Amino acid sequence: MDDQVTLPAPRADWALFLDFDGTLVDIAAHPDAVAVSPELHELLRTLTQTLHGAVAIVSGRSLDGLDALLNGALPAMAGIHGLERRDGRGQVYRPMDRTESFAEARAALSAFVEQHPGTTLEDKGNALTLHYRGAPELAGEAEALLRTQCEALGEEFRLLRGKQVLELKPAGHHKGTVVEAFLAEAPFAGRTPVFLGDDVTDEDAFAVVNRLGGHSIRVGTDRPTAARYQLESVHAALQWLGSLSEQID
Ligand SMILES: O=P(O)(O)OC[C@H]1O[C@H](O[C@H]2O[C@H](CO)[C@@H](O)[C@H](O)[C@H]2O)[C@H](O)[C@@H](O)[C@@H]1O
Repeated sequence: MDDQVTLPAPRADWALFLDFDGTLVDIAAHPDAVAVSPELHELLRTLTQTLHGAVAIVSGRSLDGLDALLNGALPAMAGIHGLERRDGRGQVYRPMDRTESFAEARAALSAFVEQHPGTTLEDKGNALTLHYRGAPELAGEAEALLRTQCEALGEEFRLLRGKQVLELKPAGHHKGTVVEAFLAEAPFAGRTPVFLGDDVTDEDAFAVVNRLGGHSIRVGTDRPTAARYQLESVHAALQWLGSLSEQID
């Protein structure tokens, strides 16, 4: 992994894919507590202009959750770790609604959260997310619960781990598959993919971008990664992104 000094020289033919939490905004105590500044909205608009629309957010949050935070600043976005996607023209792609499949897991997780202060359930409909940032000592118990629920759901579902968070979602889509879906169509097709992310679920996208000859950039330096470059922090990522348009013009 190279360091920040040797980040790739920005080019007008890039397709830029950006993770959200831990990449564009600092991690906060609660999902609703992240600070999204007007400057971030402006940055996303400027990058989208510079790269002729080839900018997408690729997040674990839902599309609705992202829109609420970003005021629709970007048309192209992927939510729930690649499960749902909105393309550059605003067309939304969602797989079959599995909300009902989660009924039992939803009840079990709700009961857990009620009994364990400091934990939160984020219900995304097609995925269930259990946060334990407010009670990190419950990591083991939470993991055991989610494992049991995932086994009960069967092979069509997966358990994902993130930053003090565990998530149940349908299998078959991840951040790598959704980057490939964007790259198959305008305005992303034919461009060099560049992915910025911080979390374990971003590793799927790093692997795809590396295979396609693009640039993978990890935000954070605290664990091994397949990313070829690194930026130290959200602050460093925002500074670098802020300099791209000037460097490309
Ligand atoms: O793929 P991302 O955009 O990085 O989304 C991953 C998860 O991010 C959110 O949870 C994380 O950020 C929260 C706010 O800073 C923090 O409280 C939590 O501990 C982190 O795990 C989001 O709430 C999840 O839905 C996303 O899957």
